[in-house]
Amino acid sequence: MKDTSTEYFADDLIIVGEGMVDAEPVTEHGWETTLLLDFGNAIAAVRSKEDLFDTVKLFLRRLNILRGYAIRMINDDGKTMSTYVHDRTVTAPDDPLILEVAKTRYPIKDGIQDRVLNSDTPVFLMVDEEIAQGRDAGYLHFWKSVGFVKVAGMPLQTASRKWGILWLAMQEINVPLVESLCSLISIAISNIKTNEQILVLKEKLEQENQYLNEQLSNSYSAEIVGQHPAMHHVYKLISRVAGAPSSVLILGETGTGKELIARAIHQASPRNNKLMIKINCAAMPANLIESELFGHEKGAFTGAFERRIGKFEQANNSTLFLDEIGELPLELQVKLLRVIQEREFERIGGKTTIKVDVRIIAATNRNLEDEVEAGRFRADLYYRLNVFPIQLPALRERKEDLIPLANFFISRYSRQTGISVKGMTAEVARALQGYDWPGNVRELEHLIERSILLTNDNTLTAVHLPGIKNEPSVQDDAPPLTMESRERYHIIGTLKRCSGKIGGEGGAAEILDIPSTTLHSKMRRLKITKKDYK
Ligand SMILES: Nc1ncnc2c1ncn2[C@@H]1O[C@H](COP(=O)(O)OP(=O)(O)OP(=O)(O)O)[C@@H](O)[C@H]1O
Repeated sequence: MKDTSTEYFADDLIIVGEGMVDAEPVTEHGWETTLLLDFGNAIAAVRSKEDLFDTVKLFLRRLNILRGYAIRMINDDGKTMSTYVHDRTVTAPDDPLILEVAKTRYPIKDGIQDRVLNSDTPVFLMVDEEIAQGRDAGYLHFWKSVGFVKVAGMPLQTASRKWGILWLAMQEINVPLVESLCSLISIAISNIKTNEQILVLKEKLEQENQYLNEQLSNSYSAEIVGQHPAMHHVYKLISRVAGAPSSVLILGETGTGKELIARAIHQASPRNNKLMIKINCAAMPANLIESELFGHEKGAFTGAFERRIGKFEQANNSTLFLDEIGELPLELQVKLLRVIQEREFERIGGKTTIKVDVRIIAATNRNLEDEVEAGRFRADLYYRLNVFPIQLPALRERKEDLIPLANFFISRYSRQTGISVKGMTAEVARALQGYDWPGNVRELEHLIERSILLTNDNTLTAVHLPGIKNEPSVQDDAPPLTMESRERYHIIGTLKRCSGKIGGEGGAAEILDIPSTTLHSKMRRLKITKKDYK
């Protein structure tokens, strides 16, 4: 028996068709509260339209004598509404009328939907009356065809906006209860929409990321110049090892391209969706490298004001490039060996063991076997790292690559500086071929960069090689380059060629034939800092 006297029901009872089962007696607040609590819990877990459909289906069916329901949402155009979720039990799922209603965008201002949206309380409709008044919306006809006589529409809204309408066809309606359900559904819809936006953004970011990665990997392979058989052998080794997690040891003189090859391996590996992390083992004292590699906890030592995440943690699921591994202090070699073997470590001052999946690529210009023999490098670490060695040839051993490399750098620096240089004279090419290139590709790169800055022509007519007196000459129609900027370029170029060494044998001061104190004061005056030549 239904209890129509109860305060929980509105005066307007909605009678929808015949043959209805009577409502469950609602005599206590308890039933309502339980339903609301259950619904609230279920709705909190709703993340998608499908979840909402399942939850609404489950709970609305617990309402008394429900004939049918639908949620219609305001479309992005702000002018029309479409079915979002609807009761699929009202007709056969392939009923042409329900399919039509489900896909049609009905104008909001049809005298029905706008009426509900502008109301804060449920709006009750007599279907026949609406049709008799000339309202012609397809959904009205659908309601009539399935025998809905009266329906109630409730606005779905959160503080920030109106979302749509919940339509209910039921025999009786408990207004406060349904209003509470509407509030919960509105929150769920707002969450779903936010979630959808996040997913769209995430997908967009992933696509951009993939695009950037492709660009990066293409740019790395496009950046390696070399057709000498020794370089082809290197390419073959890269393609063999890239896909595996094995450690790689890249050997070669300074400036032969060890870092470039490390990046190419990383880019060709499945870890290429994360950045390769690099650490230069020669650049810092032992205690700093330890903290760089493993990180430290706050207060681990004097000056450790904050917790710091080390390179190993940063490189989790990626590649850690240990440059100049031959310079790593012995005490740290033991710790490195442990991480490579056990894939775990602790931050300095930390008690928790951190597990990582890091692929190691190490590089050195030292002969590690000699270092092991001399007791400066641990044999066990050497064997661990030497799983897959790649030896890079010195530039002097692949002279046929010299001119293609020089042309590659000419076009790179011509582009970067905006100084149009197309190539070099035969004389310059001969000079390049005749030189021994102790600084390898890096030395060639710096030489070309400097020569481009000094040239007045669109062809390189002169290069300054150590021991060869053929400074580029300044022509009468030279572009307006001041003495000061010429001097600056010249000093930076020389410093680059000396790998930043200022004084002493082979230093920039010696090559420029001035005392190193003079060079220092010139550098101060011309505001030349390390970042200009390193
Ligand atoms: N085959 C190559 N093609 C194009 N550029 C190259 C090639 N080899 C090296 N380079 C360039 O030469 C410069 C030095 O290369 P890289 O830093 O990789 O050398 P390295 O062997 O790691 O040097 P170091 O031992 O001093 O750390 C970089 O600018 C790099 O791009």
